[in-house]
Amino acid sequence: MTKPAYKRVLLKLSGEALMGDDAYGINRSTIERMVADVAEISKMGVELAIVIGGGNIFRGVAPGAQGMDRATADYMGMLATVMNALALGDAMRQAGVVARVMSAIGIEQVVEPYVRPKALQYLEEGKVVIFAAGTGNPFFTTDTAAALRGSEIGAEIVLKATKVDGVYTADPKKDPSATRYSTISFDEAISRHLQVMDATAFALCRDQKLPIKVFSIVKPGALKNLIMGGDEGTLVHV
Ligand SMILES: Nc1ncnc2c1ncn2[C@@H]1O[C@H](COP(=O)(O)OP(=O)(O)O)[C@@H](O)[C@H]1O
Ligand SMILES: O=c1ccn([C@@H]2O[C@H](COP(=O)(O)OP(=O)(O)O)[C@@H](O)[C@H]2O)c(=O)[nH]1
Repeated sequence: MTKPAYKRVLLKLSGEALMGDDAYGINRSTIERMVADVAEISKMGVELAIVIGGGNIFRGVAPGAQGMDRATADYMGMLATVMNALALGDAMRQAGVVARVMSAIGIEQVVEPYVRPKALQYLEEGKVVIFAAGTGNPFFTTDTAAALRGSEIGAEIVLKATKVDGVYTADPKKDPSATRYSTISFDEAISRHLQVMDATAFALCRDQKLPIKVFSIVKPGALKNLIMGGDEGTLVHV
């Protein structure tokens, strides 16, 4: 068997993707499939940290948050990521994967706080670390949290698993003539205002020279293929 292309990765899982075909919340078969994919690569010895989103439950910029104080709405969004992280951690436990949830906001009775050396220790022990509550700050996204935590833990790459299979010339959901890039530089992604990730996340990864792979969360085997160095999704590079 060939060796994985990476030793340590940061996987960003979209909250919205956890809905599967449901209208909101967490779809059981979707989460189980994700966990099976994660279990497979964890067992190959790849050190894996996960940042989970919250868009399936609450988004600070959602219509439901209209009229709310933005920071309050964002804290609700962060709490939504904590719920997803707990669900993901438990699904991992059921699948025989040892996972630890760490939160960026203090909520000690529920999950342990994020402490960087502790997270590094878990990774070295082969445990999957799930980062909850994004960056812990309003006005940010979990994509930025992925860039931040990826930088902090010395990940070789940020893997953004999302509903589309890469970065397109325009939003493929709105423009059917959009074409997919196989690679694109951070500068180009930022200057073209490509919305697949927010500019803060792109800029942080660019400055830290941390590449990003955008790939499909729905395509079976995509995560394993790219971990093995296969051609998958779009590479965003310096
Ligand atoms: N240039 C683009 N290339 C790919 N996807 C894009 C682009 N512009 C906008 N999008 C949209 O961005 C979405 C992914 O970003 P986001 O909604 O933040 O996902 P996530 O929930 O995974 O964080 C895709 O579903 C896609 O419709
Ligand atoms: O560092 C962060 C991360 C998330 N959020 C809030 O949490 C919500 C859910 O996160 P996100 O939209 O990134 O989730 P995803 O797109 O992955 O479902 C966001 O809309 C924000 O309101 C925040 O305020 N700060």
